[in-house]
Amino acid sequence: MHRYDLTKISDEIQDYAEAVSKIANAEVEVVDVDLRRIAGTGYYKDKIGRDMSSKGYVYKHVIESKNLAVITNPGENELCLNCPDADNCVETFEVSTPILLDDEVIGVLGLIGLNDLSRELLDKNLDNYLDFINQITNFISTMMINYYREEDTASYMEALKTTVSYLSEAVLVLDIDDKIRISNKSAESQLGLDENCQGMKINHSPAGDKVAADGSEYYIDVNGHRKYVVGNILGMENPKLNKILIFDGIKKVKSDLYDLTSTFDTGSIIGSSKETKQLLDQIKLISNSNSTILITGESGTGKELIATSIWKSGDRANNRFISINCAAIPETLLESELFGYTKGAFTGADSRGKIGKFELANSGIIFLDEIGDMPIHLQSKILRVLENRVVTRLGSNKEIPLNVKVIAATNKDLTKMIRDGKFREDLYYRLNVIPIEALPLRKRKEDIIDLTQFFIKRYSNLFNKKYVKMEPGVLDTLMDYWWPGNVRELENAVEFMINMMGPDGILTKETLPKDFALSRNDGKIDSNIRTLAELEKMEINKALNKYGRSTDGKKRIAETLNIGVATLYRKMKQYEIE
Ligand SMILES: Nc1ncnc2c1ncn2[C@@H]1O[C@H](COP(=O)(O)OP(=O)(O)OP(=O)(O)O)[C@@H](O)[C@H]1O
Repeated sequence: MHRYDLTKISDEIQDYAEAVSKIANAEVEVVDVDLRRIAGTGYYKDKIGRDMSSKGYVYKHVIESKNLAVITNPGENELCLNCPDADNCVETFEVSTPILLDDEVIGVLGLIGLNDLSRELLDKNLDNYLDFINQITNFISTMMINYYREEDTASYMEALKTTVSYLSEAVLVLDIDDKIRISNKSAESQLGLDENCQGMKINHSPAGDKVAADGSEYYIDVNGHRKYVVGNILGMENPKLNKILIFDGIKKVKSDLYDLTSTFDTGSIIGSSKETKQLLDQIKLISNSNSTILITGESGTGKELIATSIWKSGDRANNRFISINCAAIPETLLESELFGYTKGAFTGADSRGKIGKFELANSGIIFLDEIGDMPIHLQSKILRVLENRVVTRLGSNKEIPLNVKVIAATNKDLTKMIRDGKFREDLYYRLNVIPIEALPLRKRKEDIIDLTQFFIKRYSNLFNKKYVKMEPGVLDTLMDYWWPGNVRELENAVEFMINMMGPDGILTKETLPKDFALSRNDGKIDSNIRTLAELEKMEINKALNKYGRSTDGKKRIAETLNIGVATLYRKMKQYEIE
C-alpha cells in the first residue's frame, strides 16, 4: 500500500488529461507508482486500469530517478531497449514527468506524440510544454493532498460527533461564522433546537460571572430566544471548525450546586407525645414568619428535621433550603462558602468567582447548623448580613440584596459561650428571635414508641425483611434507656435490631445492640450514671480500636458513629484522644 493512491482522484485526473491532450495536440496518460494506468486519452483511453509493469520502461526510470525524461526517438532510445514493442513503436515523442508529493513520486504523467505534427509542435515549444506539464503535475499532487485532507476532516468530524454525543453536558461545535456544525442531544434540548440544526447561526456573549466557579457565564441567542448558560468556549485550530461551546443551563448549574448543598432529611416529624404535639403547633404558627429562628437541643434530637419542617410548611416551600454545617467546613473556607467571592479574590480562589450560600438561598431559607462553632470574626459578618439584609462577595464591593429566612441551630449552650467570650451577645439576640427547643428523647418518652415503630417499618422494608412483633420487655428496655444520642441513636439501634432479626420476624432482647448492655440486663437503667462526655469518649475509643487510626479508619468511624469526620476530629481533640 502506498501512502497516496491516485485512483481516488482518477476522474479528476482524466478531466485534466483530456484538457492537456487537446491543448498539446498529443495523447496523455497517467500511471501510478505501480504502473497502473489511471487516466488516458485517445488510443490509451480504452486501456485505463491496465497494469503496465511488464512494459513502461521510461516510466520506471522516471519513478526511480524522480526526474523528467524527454524522449525524442521512441523505440531507439536506450530506455526503450528492453521494451518488447521497441521495434514497432508508434510514438513520435514522449515526455514523462514525475508527479511529486512530499518529495515522493506518486505517479507519472506521460505526454505522447503519435504523429509528426505533434512532434513538430513539441520541438518548437519544448520549454513551454515542459512548464505547462509541470503545472499540471503540481495540480494533480495538490488535488491528492486536498483529497486526503477532506477525508481526514470527514473522519475527524465523525469522531468528534460520536464523542460529543456521549457527553451529558450540552456541546455545540461552531464554524468560523458561528454556525452549528455539530450539536449533541443535550445542547439541542437545552436550546430548543431540533436535530437538523446544522448551519444555524448561534450568537453568544459573555454574561458576567455571577454563579459558577467552574465555567464562564454566557448568553446564547438562538431563534430570537436568549438562554443563560454556564460553560467554556474552546478555540480550535481548524480552518472549518472554529470553536466548541460546552455548557449547561444556569438553572441546572444552580440546582447541581443546590444538590451538593442539600443533604438534609426531608422526612416528617414523628411522635405523639404532648411535647411533640406542641412543637408541631409551634411550627405551624411560625412557618410563615420571616423572623430568625434559633433551634437548640442535644445532638440527634431532630433540629435539622424541625428546620426542614418549618420550610416545608411555610410560604418559602417552593424555594430553596440551603443547609450549611458551620462545624464541618474548615474555618478558612467558611467565609467564602457563606458569602461567595469574585474573580481572583484571594490566592487559591477559583479564577472565576463563586456564589455563596446566602445568595444561593435567596428567597428561600438558609439553615446555619452548629452556629456555636462559627468563628468569632465571622459572627460579626453574619450579624451584619442579618441586620442589613445584603451580602457582599469577598473581593467585591457590590451589595446584593437578600431575602432570606435564617434558621440557626446549635447543641451548645450559647449563653455560657457568651459568658466565656466565645459567642457575640448581639448575634445571639439577633438569632434568638424565635427560640425553639428540641427536647431530648428521654424527656418525651412516648415518642420512643412511635419512633421505634416508624424505624422498624423503614428498615424492614429497606432490608426486605418481614417483621412480625416484638418480644415482651424489648420496648420497655428501649423506653427505659436514656438515649444520649437521642433519635439518631434510636434509629441506629432499630436498624441494628432489624439486621439481627431472625426469619421468624420477632425482635427479641438478643437483637438489641451489644452496647445496650447498660440497660439490657434487667430492663432498667444502669445504676452508674455516666456523663455524656464519658459515653462519647468510650464509644470513640472502641471504634478506634476496631477500625484503626488511618484516614480511612476515621472515615468509617465517623460513618458508624453517624457524625461527620470534622466532628470526630473535634471530639477526639476535646476528649484528648490521641
Ligand atoms: N421526630 C422525629 N421523627 C422522625 N425522625 C426523626 C425525628 N427526630 C429526629 N429524627 C431523625 O434523626 C436523625 C437526626 O436528626 P437531625 O439530624 O435532625 O438531628 P440534629 O439535632 O440536627 O442533630 P445534630 O445536632 O447532631 O446535627 C435524622 O435522621 C432525623 O431524620
